[in-house]
Amino acid sequence: MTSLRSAGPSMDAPAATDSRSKIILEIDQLSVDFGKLRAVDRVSLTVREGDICALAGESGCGKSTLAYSLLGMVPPPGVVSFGQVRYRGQVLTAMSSRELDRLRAADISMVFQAAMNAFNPVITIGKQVEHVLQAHPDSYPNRQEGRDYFEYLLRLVRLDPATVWNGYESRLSGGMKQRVAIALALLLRPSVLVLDEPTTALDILSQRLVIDILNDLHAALGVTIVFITHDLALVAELADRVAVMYAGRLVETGTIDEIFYAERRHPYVDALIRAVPSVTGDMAAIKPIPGRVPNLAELPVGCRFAPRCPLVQQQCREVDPPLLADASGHAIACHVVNAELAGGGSR
Ligand SMILES: Nc1ncnc2c1ncn2[C@@H]1O[C@H](COP(=O)(O)OP(=O)(O)OP(=O)(O)O)[C@@H](O)[C@H]1O
Repeated sequence: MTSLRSAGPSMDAPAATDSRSKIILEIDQLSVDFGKLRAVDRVSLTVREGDICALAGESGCGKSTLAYSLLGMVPPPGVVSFGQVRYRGQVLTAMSSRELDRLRAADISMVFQAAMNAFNPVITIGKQVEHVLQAHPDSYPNRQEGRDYFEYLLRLVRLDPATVWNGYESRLSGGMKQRVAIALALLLRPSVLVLDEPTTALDILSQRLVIDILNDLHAALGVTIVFITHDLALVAELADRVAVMYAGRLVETGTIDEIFYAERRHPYVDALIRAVPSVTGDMAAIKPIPGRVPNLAELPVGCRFAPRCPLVQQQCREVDPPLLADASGHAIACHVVNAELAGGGSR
């Protein structure tokens, strides 16, 4: 029998018994609304220093909106309607735009989904780096140290510094631009790097390279990485923790082992894993998830996954399931799975 408790912002093991690193980001009951549409609904999640954390789920489930809120950058007309995001204990959702600018320069940096289109085509990459250094004169004792650090980053992302520095973005392939964008995002030595779909627009070889590079950067710099993806194969390769979202809600969170190798998991997560060829390894075993993600403006009563769920029971169509965590912090929002676990099922 597994003892389950309500999963609050600190879903990890209690601090007194916890030898893991400090919490760096804390998302506490966060809701983000676009008019009447709630894109993120009371999501709580913690990220610890040095973690590689994946935010996973199908398109439209709220991953990007959640990631933007980590930088205080929810796009208008979106508003944080409830809850907080804290960075090292400071309430980021209450910061002024000046404080947020400072935070985004020095602490939390983001590589956007279309990062490879974000360069200015008429000036060299080196000039663009100079502009960043000029805009943040306090980041390095002198400009040369900033240039040297960028050169070091380019080597880490396996690019030739001289070619990149003097080149224009039109001379770089999509994969190279993505790697330059990652190096640029790390230029001011942030503690947290957020990446939106870091491999989506790339061919398979460039995807492999980006995964290896992110692992290298994590090892060399100790940077905390949060990345968004719909690709569970990428989650398995890169992350050590994962939070799976469905229709604006967090449905399961835990370590890779807890989610990929547990006997019981959320039926949506189970379906996502079965839908990915490189995770199952067997093309014949791939099962697309029937049905569609609900329209966030017309959500079903009860569990949002109920209309697509193979385990659905009457209770699921009436009551929204709470996210319940076991002692290690592995949390699931499913009436059926949690009743089994609480009643003696194993995890
Ligand atoms: N600027 C916006 N204005 C209005 N609605 C928005 C805006 N941005 C996002 N939304 C809505 O919020 C919901 C969540 O979108 P979001 O982009 O966060 O999901 P996602 O999981 O990241 O999807 P994708 O992988 O397709 O980007 C969607 O219903 C979307 O239509």
